[in-house]
Amino acid sequence: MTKFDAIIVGTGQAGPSLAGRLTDAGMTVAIIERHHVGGTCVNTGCKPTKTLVASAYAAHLARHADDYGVTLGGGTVGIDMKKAKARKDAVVNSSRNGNERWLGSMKGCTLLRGHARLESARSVSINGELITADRIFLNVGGRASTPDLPGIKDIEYLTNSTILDLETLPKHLVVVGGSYIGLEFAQIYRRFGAEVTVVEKGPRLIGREDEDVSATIKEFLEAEGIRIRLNAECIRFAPHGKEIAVGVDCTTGAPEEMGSHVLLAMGRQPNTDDLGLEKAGVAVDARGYITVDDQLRTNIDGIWALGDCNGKGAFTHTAYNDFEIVAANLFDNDPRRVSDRISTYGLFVDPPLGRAGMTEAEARNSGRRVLVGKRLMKNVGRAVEKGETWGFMKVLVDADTKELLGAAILGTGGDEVVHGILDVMYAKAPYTVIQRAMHVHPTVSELIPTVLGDLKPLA
Ligand SMILES: Cc1cc2nc3c(=O)[nH]c(=O)nc-3n(C[C@H](O)[C@H](O)[C@H](O)COP(=O)(O)OP(=O)(O)OC[C@H]3O[C@@H](n4cnc5c(N)ncnc54)[C@H](O)[C@@H]3O)c2cc1C
Ligand SMILES: NC(=O)c1ccc[n+]([C@@H]2O[C@H](COP(=O)([O-])OP(=O)(O)OC[C@H]3O[C@@H](n4cnc5c(N)ncnc54)[C@H](O)[C@@H]3O)[C@@H](O)[C@H]2O)c1
Repeated sequence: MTKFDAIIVGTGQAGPSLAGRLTDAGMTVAIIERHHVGGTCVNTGCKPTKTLVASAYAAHLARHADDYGVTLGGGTVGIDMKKAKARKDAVVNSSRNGNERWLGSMKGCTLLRGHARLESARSVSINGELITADRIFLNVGGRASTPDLPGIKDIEYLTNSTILDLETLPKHLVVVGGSYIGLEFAQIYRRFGAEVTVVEKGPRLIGREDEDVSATIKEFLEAEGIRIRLNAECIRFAPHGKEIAVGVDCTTGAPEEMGSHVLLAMGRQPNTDDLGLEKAGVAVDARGYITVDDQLRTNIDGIWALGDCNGKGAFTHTAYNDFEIVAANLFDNDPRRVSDRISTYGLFVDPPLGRAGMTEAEARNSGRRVLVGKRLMKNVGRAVEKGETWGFMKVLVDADTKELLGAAILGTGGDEVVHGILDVMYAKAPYTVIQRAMHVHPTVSELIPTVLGDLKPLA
């Protein structure tokens, strides 16, 4: 039995940084990984998808080259899937290797490869060995949910992980789930040249967003030729020659979609079912997420849970922020909390969505007097110049306190532009600070003061 000062399970977005702080403080740390170092974001999430989004964008621009007065010598635009995959693999491998080198450079850090299971509140088994520590940090992340739908065992389906191995273009990709993961892949593969159908059981795409966001994204995805089936719950699968029949329960349209490939993008589940949590007495909620307090302590003294597995966030930046919160409380005498953070994220379809704070629905339900400013991207000079005019900018403020409540920037550069608003929200400054700021011309951000100068009561 080997004793360490700390054990970290998982090398995702919190674990390695935490290992850095713990070893800097002179502690011995065992960090355990059963698959690839770097976890979901590096290997099967953000990095590979955003690299493919870039290839898809290049294909899209090339197809529209003529609109910009650019000639491509008469050839048709095609995609070399092997090359696009190789580019993606190079980005992923460089990041994964960088993470491995970083862990290897930490004095006092031991990277152990294998599946970890808690045996008690102070011990973990790995490859038949038992290791112990007084502090255990769980950073085990999550994986794609693959519900036991009828026929699912009879077909080969793809998830966000396995679709990344494709080296040939699917003829017709049926994406089950019209939310963050499904829509990013749908647009990537459509731009690569595949026929794409999205089957979404809800009445609109990305149901957590405002209706205008869902409607505009639907419009521009359909304009690219993606078929979207709403109110269409996927209920069964069956092999059909070389194709796969996807049975849908819907009020309109055909009861079946016939695809060459099926991607399941129906949500995620935490990797907590085979972690031995019950042996240590660590509590989970009804969906298997580890229950934590505002500073990420579990119900068991000496055990923390960080990242996707605690259900407090589902993004790389929330996992990393979890590391910052735990480190600040352990080492810096700084009582940082999860409740200090403002919700923010992107959806990397093109044009992207940048979100901060409340949605319009949340602002309406907050009981405040809310003002809203909105401007279509076709009225933003920079968007017109780039020929990328889909979308809008929407900002919500409190009429009484002048606080910025939230923003949805759906349009070219929206994923970057939203940070100007987010930072002022963190500064707790009134919206008038941005309204009076002089911004660079010509940018998308320069129109945010204009939006704030034209606020109206939220209907
Ligand atoms: C397709 C896709 C695209 C995404 N795009 C974005 C994006 O653009 N922006 C964004 O912010 N977020 C994005 N996300 C979400 C983001 O990837 C996750 O929120 C983030 O990776 C969570 O980090 P984590 O540290 O909690 O866990 P993970 O990164 O999942 O790491 C957990 C690690 O623990 C290991 N592990 C689990 N159980 C054990 C065990 N018992 N023993 C040993 N090791 C174990 C796993 O192998 C894994 O390596 C995306 C996700 C997906 C699926
Ligand atoms: N840009 C980003 O930051 C990014 C990108 C991808 C994923 N992620 C993270 O991953 C998480 C999971 O994403 P996701 O898109 O898989 O899950 P999700 O939970 O956001 O969406 C799942 C979708 O599948 C639909 N669905 C469920 N069952 C269905 C059925 N039987 N038939 C048809 N539709 C069905 C749901 O109605 C929902 O719209 C996100 O919450 C996000 O945090 C982030």
